[in-house]
Amino acid sequence: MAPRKLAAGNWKMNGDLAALDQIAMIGDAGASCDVLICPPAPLLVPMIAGAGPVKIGAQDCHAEDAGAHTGDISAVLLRDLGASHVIVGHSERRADHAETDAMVCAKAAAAHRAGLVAIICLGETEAERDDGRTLDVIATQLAGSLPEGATAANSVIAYEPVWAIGTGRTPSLDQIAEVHALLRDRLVARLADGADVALLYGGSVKPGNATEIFAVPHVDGALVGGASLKAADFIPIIAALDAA
Ligand SMILES: O=C(CO)COP(=O)(O)O
Repeated sequence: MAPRKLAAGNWKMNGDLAALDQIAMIGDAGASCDVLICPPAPLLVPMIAGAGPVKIGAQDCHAEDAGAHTGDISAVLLRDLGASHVIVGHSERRADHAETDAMVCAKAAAAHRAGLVAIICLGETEAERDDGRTLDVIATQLAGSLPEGATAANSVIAYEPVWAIGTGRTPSLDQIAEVHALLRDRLVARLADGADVALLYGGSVKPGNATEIFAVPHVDGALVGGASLKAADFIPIIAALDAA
């Protein structure tokens, strides 16, 4: 087996009911790789209803299956609604909500219990890269964020350098290759099927740079923010992944 290719869109706190037609256009494009959109939570139900071949996922879940947690959403409910994936540990949640590796690990475990694929996000800050600590930071985040019981079927790892998100800046292809090789090594060492875990790159992926990024060894897809909001931008990225 090889990792399944995945083109994933993270809409963050963007999109509305009118954006449902973007999903239909993305579905109509007829990709052979897996295509996933993660809209804001209130859009999950109408999007799942109209998703066609596009998979729909959430941007976060709680670590517990149910309980007194006002405003939070359980992985169990997400699965019940028809979501297939949930992003955990995005750097915006690590920063805005002080999420630690241990919290991200607990959320990923909740996703697995519920039958969701957890997309576990990792990434260094610009200061960490400037200090030469990128590989240490990524290895530590992976070790702390990947729960027991993770497999290639229930887990995807997304490498998203914090300084590349929404900035139009991307690492060099060698820098992406170095981190993805480290992730692959660590996953193979830890999981029986670590060679088959899909590894996504995220951070300013656009139609213009997707082809070269997808040619990097151990890049099995992308987690796309801004360029996933419009089908006209996301469809060429999906096509680049199909062609890789
Ligand atoms: O954070 C991201 C996806 O989760 C990347 O966002 P951009 O593609 O907008 O840089």
